[in-house]
Amino acid sequence: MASAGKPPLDDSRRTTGSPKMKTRGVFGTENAKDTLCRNVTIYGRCRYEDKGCAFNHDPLKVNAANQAELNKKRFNVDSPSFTPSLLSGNGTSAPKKSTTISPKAASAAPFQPRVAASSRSNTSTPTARQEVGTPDWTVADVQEFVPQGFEGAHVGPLQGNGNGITSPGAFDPFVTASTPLTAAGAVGPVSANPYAHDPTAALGGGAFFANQGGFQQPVQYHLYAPIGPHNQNTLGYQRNVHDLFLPNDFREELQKKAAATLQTLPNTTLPTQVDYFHSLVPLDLSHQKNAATFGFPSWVYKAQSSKDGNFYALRRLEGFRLTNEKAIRSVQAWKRVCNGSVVTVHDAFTSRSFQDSSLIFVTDYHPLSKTLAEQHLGAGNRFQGRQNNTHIPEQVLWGYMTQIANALKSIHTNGLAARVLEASKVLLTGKNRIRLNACAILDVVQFDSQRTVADLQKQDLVNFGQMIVTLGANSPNVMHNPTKAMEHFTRAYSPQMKNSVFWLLNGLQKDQERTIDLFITGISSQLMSTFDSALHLDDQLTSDLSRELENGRLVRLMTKLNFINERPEYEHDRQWAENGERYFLKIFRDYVFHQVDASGDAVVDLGHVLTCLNKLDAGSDEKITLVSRDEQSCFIVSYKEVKKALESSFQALMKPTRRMH
Ligand SMILES: Nc1ncnc2c1ncn2[C@@H]1O[C@H](COP(=O)(O)OP(=O)(O)OP(=O)(O)O)[C@@H](O)[C@H]1O
Repeated sequence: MASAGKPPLDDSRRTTGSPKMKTRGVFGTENAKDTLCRNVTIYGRCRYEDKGCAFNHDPLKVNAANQAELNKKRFNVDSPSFTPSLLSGNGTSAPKKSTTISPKAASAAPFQPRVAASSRSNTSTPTARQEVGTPDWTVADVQEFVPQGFEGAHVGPLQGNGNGITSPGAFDPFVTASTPLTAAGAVGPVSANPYAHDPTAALGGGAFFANQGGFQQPVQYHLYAPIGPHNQNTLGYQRNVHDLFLPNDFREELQKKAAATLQTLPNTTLPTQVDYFHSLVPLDLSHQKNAATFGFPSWVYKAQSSKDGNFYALRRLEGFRLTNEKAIRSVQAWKRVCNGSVVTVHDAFTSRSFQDSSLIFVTDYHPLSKTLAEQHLGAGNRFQGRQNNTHIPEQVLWGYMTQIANALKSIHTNGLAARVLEASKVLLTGKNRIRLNACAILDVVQFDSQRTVADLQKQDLVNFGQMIVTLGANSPNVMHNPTKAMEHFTRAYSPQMKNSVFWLLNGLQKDQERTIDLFITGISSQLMSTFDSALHLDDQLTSDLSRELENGRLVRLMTKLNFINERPEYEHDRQWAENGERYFLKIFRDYVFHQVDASGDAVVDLGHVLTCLNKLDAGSDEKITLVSRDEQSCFIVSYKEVKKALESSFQALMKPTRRMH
C-alpha cells in the first residue's frame, strides 16, 4: 500500500511497496492539497480523485509558492544522493563539487543512466521527483527505482554476496543500473574490483575510489543478439542481418573497450587535475603497495588529456623525489621507440597533485588490458580459489616470444634497455597480443646506476628467458628453483622452445656474444608462423571492416532524409506542402519505414529498408508508387527522381538565405 502522506498509485505494481516509496513521503497530509497527485504525473489521471485522494489533481492549481519551494529542493550535484555512500558511511563529509566532480561528469552521456534519477529517490531529496523529473519519470522507470546494493548502503543492511563479503554498493563499472539487480548487485560482465571487499582500503591505498553503485550503464549488448535463420536454411544470395555488421563478439569487445575508455568516476577523491590531465580512474586491481619493481609503490590511472582530448595511462610513483633533472630527460629517448610490442611513452613529470611528491609517466592507454601475470599467474585474483592458471599452449608462447623479441629489437636498436621485463609489466591488449609496459621508468629512477647499456641489454635477454620459464610453469615463483623450473619446462615444451629459452638464460656468459638479433635469427621459423597468423588476422579484420562500410553510407543518407522531412519551420512553405515537389520525400519515408502488411501490422524488414536506401543512393530508374497517408495523392516516381529531390532539398536547406523569404 502507498504509505501515508503520499498519493496512492493506480498501478497495482506500485502497491507492493518499493522501499523507495517509504522514503519518498516527505509531504505531510497538511500540505497534500498543494501537491500534485503522483498518479496524475505518471498516468495522467487518478482513479481515487473522487474517492478521497487528498492530493491535488489539477496541475494548474499547484501554487507558485509551493513550486518555488520544490524547485529549491531540486536535485543537484550538492544533494546528498551524490555523496558516495562509503564516504558518508565513514562519516566523511560530502566532497565539494568543485574539487570532486570532474567537468566531464556532467556531460558523460553514456554513463548518465535514467536510473541515476531513481537513485535520487533513495536519498533526502525526493521532493524534486514528482515535479522536476517528469520527462524521465516514465512508467517504465517506475518499477526499477534503486539498485539494491546502492540502497543498502544508505538505509538497509549491507548486501552480502555468496562469499560472506559485504559490499555496500561498491563501485563496479560494469554493473548495470537499468537492469533490475539481484541481491548481489551483479548483472552483466563484472570486472574484478578489489575495493568491493573493503571500500575504505581504497582511500588508504592511494587509489581513491568513490562508491558509485548503480551509476554506470553499460551498452545493451543483448539488443544485438544474433537471432535469426541459420545459414543452412537460407539461399546462397540471402543474407542474415548480422552478416551486414561486425561479428558480434568483435563488436562487443570494441564497445566494451569504448565504454571502459569513457568511464568516469564523478565523486572520486582523486585529484581533479594532474598537470594537463583530468578525469582520473584507477586501473590497479590491488590496493596493496608494491615497491618490488621500481623501488616505489606505483599506481596506474586512466586519464584524459586537456591538450588533445585523448585518453592516456598515467603511472604514478608515489613518494619519488627527483634529484637530478637529467634523469627525467632520459624519457626523451623512449618517446622515439615506436613499436607495436611496446606501450608508447609520451611524457614524464613530477607532480604534487596527490599531496606528495610523485613521478608521473604518461603512456598509451589500452582499455581493458590485463597483465600477463593477471592472465596466467593468477595475479590480481580476488578469490584465491578461483585461480585458473591453465597451461599456455606452445604456439601462444611462441607468439609471446616473437612479440617480445620484436620489442627488444626496437628498444636495443634505439640504444636503450627494457630493464623491466616481468609478467606483471607486460600488457595483454588483445587476444595473444602483448606489449612491454613501464620500460622507461628505471632509466629515471635508477639514473645513477653504473651499469652500461650493453650490460643492461644482456640482462634483458636473461629476464626475457626467466619470464618465459615462469609463464610456462604458470607459477610466479618458479625461478626460485631454476633447475626444477627448467625440468618442468623441458617436459612441457618442445626441444626447440627449450633451447631458445636456455640460450636466453645464459645471456650473461662471456664466452659467446648474445644479442637480440642473434636470438631473432635463431627463431626465424617461428617468426614466419607468427607473421602468417598476423596476416590472417589482418585479412579477417579487413573483411569485417568491409561489412561495416555500407552502414556509414546509409546512415549519412538517412541523416539527409531526416534533415529534410517534416521541418516545422517549413510547414506553410509551398515547396514543402502537400502539393510541393518535396512532398513525395515525406511519403517516400513512409514507403521505406512505415509500411504495413495486409492485416495492418507494421512491416519490420531491414532488407526492405536497405534495398530502398541503396536504390535511392544509386538513383535507380526503377519506379515506385508512393501513396499519401490520406490516400488522396499518389505519385509514380523513380528512385532517380527521389534522389534529385533529396539533393535539391538538402542544398536548399544548406543555403543560409533560404529563411529570409
Ligand atoms: N597503459 C595501460 N593501459 C591500460 N591499462 C593498464 C596500462 N598500464 C597498466 N594497466 C593496468 O593497470 C593495472 C595495474 O598495472 P601494474 O603495472 O601496476 O600491474 P600490477 O599487477 O598492479 O603490478 P604491481 O603489483 O607490480 O603494481 C593492470 O591491471 C594493468 O592491466
